Amino acid sequence: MRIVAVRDIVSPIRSNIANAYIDFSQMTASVVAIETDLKVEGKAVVGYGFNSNGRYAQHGLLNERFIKRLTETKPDSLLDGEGLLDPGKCWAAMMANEKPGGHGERSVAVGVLDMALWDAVAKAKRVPLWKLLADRYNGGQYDDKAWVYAAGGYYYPGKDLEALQDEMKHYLDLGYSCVKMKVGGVPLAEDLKRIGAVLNIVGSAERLAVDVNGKFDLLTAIEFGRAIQSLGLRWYEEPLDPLDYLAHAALATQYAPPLATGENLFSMQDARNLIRHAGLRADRDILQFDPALSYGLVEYLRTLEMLKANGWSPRRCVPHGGHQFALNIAVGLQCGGNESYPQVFAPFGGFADDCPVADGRVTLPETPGIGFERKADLWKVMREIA
Ligand SMILES: O=C([O-])CC(=O)C(=O)O
Ligand SMILES: [Mg+2]
Repeated sequence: MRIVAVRDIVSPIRSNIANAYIDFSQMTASVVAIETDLKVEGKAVVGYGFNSNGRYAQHGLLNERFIKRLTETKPDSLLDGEGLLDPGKCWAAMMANEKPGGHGERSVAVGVLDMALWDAVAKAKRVPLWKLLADRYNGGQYDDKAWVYAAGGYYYPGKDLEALQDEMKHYLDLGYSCVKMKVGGVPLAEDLKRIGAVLNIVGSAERLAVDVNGKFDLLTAIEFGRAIQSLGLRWYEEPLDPLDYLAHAALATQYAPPLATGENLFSMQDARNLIRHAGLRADRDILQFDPALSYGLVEYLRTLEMLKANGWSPRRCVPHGGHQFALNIAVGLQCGGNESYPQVFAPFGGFADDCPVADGRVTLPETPGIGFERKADLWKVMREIA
């Protein structure tokens, strides 16, 4: 199995939504296709990948460094014992001459390629990625379904409480039982009204999480935490700057219910610092490292190992990004579930068209690879690259 070409495009995912920290008016994503010479049922195997929202397309880094290294490395040295591409060896080739630390956005570029490599390898083995992962790394064990929640509740111009409630009703109608909304972008009193309006729709506070996107300083995070503490919300997400571990540790002494964070930590080492220094609690807090943004699954496997060594179960992990890659990982490695974006970040958010959500859970298709071919809007974009 050899790589014959790697192509990338920059795909716009702009919209008029905003969280407390950024708007998405200029958002883009990289999409890549890795073409190989291996034929399955007469057709060349092609693996696809993309980066999730929140970080921009990585055309420059991909072409100047990572695609170049991948395609200029001796092809045989990238293979496993079966003669298939070995994502671990590809990872090492891509990361040659990269210093440790300062992960920046190269982790996004590598993550996009890593996703495509895993898609290609699973297709070469003619199995869905979740099954490949269960067999290789999880003693053959996998979950039949993944718990998923609908992330939305963004701010956008003219959106009133009724529009927010309609959005949440729509998620419940789609089969979700838990939703997430943005907070921290308006004064506390206004956010409390928004939270109350959504609670009226979802019924129980356990079915609602709130996301600050790293906007608060410690005192504001504590004040907001005091205001929501007694509600019993599912989790309080990214209240603080993602790299300020000491502030998290301080907040954890003041806010007892579940905290969630990690979507902006892009390496095993950053995740380890969070576990070591942020005072998070392995019995309740949620870790949201997104494999598509953080050097891919090769690195995510290292992160899961690190978590186990520190007494954290993979069940505490619910990745950011709402993509099929993390959904396969959640099922095949038995994590806690996955995010979903039923209404934003199309066509990259959402899962296979013929696997609807029911009771807040989703099954995965048996299609070889990650399953992009079963999601029509996304497949339309990918098909045109290779
Ligand atoms: O609004 C964003 O940047 C996305 C986000 O935080 C999430 O999905 O948790
Ligand atoms: Mg978030």
